[in-house]
Amino acid sequence: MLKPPFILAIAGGGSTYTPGIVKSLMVRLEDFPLAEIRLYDIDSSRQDTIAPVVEKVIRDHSQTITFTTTSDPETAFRGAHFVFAQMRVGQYKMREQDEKIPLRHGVPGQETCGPGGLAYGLRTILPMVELIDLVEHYADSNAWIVNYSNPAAIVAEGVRRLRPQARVLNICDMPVAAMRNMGAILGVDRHKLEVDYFGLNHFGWFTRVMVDGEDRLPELRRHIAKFGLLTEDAAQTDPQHSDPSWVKTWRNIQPIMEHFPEYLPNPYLQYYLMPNDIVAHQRLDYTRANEVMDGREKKLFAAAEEYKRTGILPDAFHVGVHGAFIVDVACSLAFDLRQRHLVIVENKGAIANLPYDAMVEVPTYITANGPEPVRMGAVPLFHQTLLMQQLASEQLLVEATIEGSYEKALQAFTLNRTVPSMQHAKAILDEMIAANAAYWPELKKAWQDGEAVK
Ligand SMILES: NC(=O)c1ccc[n+]([C@@H]2O[C@H](COP(=O)([O-])OP(=O)(O)OC[C@H]3O[C@@H](n4cnc5c(N)ncnc54)[C@H](O)[C@@H]3O)[C@@H](O)[C@H]2O)c1
Ligand SMILES: O=P(O)(O)OC[C@H]1O[C@H](O[C@H]2[C@H](O)[C@@H](O)[C@@H](O)O[C@@H]2CO)[C@H](O)[C@@H](O)[C@@H]1O
Ligand SMILES: [Mn+2]
Repeated sequence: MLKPPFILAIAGGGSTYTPGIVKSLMVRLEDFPLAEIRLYDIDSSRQDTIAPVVEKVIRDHSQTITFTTTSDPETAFRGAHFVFAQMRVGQYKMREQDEKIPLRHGVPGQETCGPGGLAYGLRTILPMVELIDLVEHYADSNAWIVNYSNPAAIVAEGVRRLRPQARVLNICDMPVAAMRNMGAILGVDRHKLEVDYFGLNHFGWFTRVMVDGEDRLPELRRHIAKFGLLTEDAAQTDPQHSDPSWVKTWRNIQPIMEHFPEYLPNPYLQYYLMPNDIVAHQRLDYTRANEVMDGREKKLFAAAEEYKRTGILPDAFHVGVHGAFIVDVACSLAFDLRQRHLVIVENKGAIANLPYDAMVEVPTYITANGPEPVRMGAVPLFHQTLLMQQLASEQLLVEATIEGSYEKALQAFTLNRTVPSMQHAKAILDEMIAANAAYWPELKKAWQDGEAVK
């Protein structure tokens, strides 16, 4: 087992989430003792802008933790016990392209869903593998990488194919954010909820919401029928979620459950089940990337500037379930706590009628050796079919990345439920190839004019 106090490296140190995660670590130092925090980023100027804020958060709680910022992998990972990964390959400028290119073709523009998610996957799989290799080379041989880097479903599948033995745990804060909202609606602390859930990342359903042995899903259904998965004070629980796009996302649980009331969907199913409505409400000139750059990012940079000028750190970053969840997961890995958390894991029969090796999102018990999935049984035909189509789209995207195959990328885009036709898929893919020239592996055509390319 890994011995505390731990050396933790954060890859994507310049992320807007870094101060919030570090704050979560600081309030949990007794549970997760730390000797060092190292920020690692390929964009040292972005990381250096944020670093003084992070250092201040640390120093408000500890004078002994060593703090380092670096773009050198050896300095970052030498002897590390944990690496939290939160890289955005291509940064917000490429997120903007991921959202705007599909939207120009009448297809939802989103960070991790639809063509945007596939494009982000093509950018991220190989850098993620590179990170794994660096960590394996320099870090403690039992080190864990806990990965938030999106698109988590595709990254998880890429890692399973390319580095099957790696100690990487892929996680997403969306289920726990949904549970926070459920708890607020039910008047119960989210930690008191025990949920059953099946699916892929950003593509799944809650089937039971247990509190003290009672399933409270019927009560949630009644609330959702009026308000969606949102309380009136949601903006206070998570300021980010007062942004119009997030309010709409949580409210859209209502129409989905109006049609399919049995299970409570992951909010991102809105992009697959009601793409026309999404497109009608998205703006070509101002997508979520713009909202984030003008909101979360701007606020953090302004706070860093003010701190530099005045020595006073404004309350400018969000400490919510995002930071709390990654620390919970790390504690369970570090001390073999066997806590029950929803994470992304190889299926191994947990969802009986999905492939054994699919990377699914289900409840797991997190041990020092990784997550043990809980059996969710067989899922209904409707959900199984939706899942199989999405899984195929994501798996083909991974194969396209590994093989450099244009045809497989086109198949991945065509199979995605957000994309209405092969012509849409091709037009979007071709524009994305041009936009991602600096990031994607080269995609070669095996066939041209009906003939195999020699
Ligand atoms: N899994 C989840 O549920 C979840 C939740 C929230 C955010 N995220 C993800 O967390 C990441 C960070 O989000 P953000 O909005 O703060 O982005 P951000 O752009 O503010 O930060 C990401 C950082 O990653 C750095 N980076 C890019 N490529 C890198 C590489 N190869 N090695 C090291 N660093 C690299 C960038 O320079 C940037 O500083 C994104 O991938 C986002 O999608 C995931
Ligand atoms: O549009 P963004 O950058 O604000 O968010 C995209 C991410 O959305 C989800 O994470 C939410 C989470 O649900 C919420 O509770 C809070 O912690 O904020 C997060 C960021 O908004 C999703 O799970 C991520 O994968 C997305 O990257
Ligand atoms: Mn997520």
